Amino acid sequence: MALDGKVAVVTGAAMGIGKAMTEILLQNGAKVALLDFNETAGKSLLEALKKQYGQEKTLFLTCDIESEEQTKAALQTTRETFGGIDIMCNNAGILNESTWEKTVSINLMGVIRGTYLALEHMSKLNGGQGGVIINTASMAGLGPLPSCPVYTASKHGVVGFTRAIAAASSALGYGIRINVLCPGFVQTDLFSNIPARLGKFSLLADATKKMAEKMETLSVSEVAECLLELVVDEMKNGEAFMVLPKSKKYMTFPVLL
Ligand SMILES: NC(=O)C1=CN([C@@H]2O[C@H](COP(=O)(O)OP(=O)(O)OC[C@H]3O[C@@H](n4cnc5c(N)ncnc54)[C@H](O)[C@@H]3O)[C@@H](O)[C@H]2O)C=CC1
Ligand SMILES: CCCCC/C=C\C=C\C(=O)C/C=C\C/C=C\CCCC(=O)O
Repeated sequence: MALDGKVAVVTGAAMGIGKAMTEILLQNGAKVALLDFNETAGKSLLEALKKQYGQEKTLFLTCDIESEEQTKAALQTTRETFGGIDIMCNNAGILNESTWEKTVSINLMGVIRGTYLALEHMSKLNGGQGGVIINTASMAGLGPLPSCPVYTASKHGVVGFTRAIAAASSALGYGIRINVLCPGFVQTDLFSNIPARLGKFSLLADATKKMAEKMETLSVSEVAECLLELVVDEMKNGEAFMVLPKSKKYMTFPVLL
């Protein structure tokens, strides 16, 4: 898919990986609606992006993806402003093993909500133009991160949901490719200040830190490059793309049928 003139939505766009996704989409000619519940960071980023890419290329919408009403309204406003939605990046996520229900609600339910609401605008069965949806999981969606069992569960959920909805999209003719990104450790706020968010698993913080040192960390722009690959490559549907500092790999899974 060529990005010039296409319309993208990025959740969790104000900081970290979402910010880098927003930037790479803009650099390649897309218009981007930035959704985030951090209004201060979102508006400040919007101001900078408007200076760099022009007034008409971006939009910031305060949106908590836990809220069906806010997410629905944000996608509607994006469509009314830019004329449609071609690319949906369900990226917002948290890591907090103490408030574990919220971790599931944002990381898994938020991705499902964002996908279903985007399909209403994008699916060819609803008169949409088709397009591509990219969900952000983690390498913890492919294997266990012992200090973060609920985060791990939420990310395994994102991988499973994405692969199944991608197969459904293909079988039902939605005209939408749906893929999932699975990065290792990335230098962002989520990665820093972690021990306080591990709850009863804080004793495993040192072991996790050692794991991160051994695996080495990614920059946000390395992850954004992989997002771009999944967006532009028309052959990619239902893929789980593992991203590590020295290797990238499309995962293979057991064939069940
Ligand atoms: N940093 C890392 O090591 C890795 C992160 N990931 C995933 O990447 C995604 C982005 O994470 P980072 O950029 O690292 O985190 P971050 O904390 O730097 O940025 C997350 C952004 O999402 C927003 N956000 C959080 N909850 C939200 C909600 N309910 N509604 C709207 N916006 C919300 C925050 O305000 C923030 O702007 C997450 O899904 C995370 O699980 C995956 C692998 C590794
Ligand atoms: C296959 C094994 C799973 C490996 C998971 C790898 C990376 C996942 C990263 C994330 O999704 C989230 C980022 C941080 C994890 C949590 C703790 C890091 C603690 C670092 C520290 O204490 O300094």
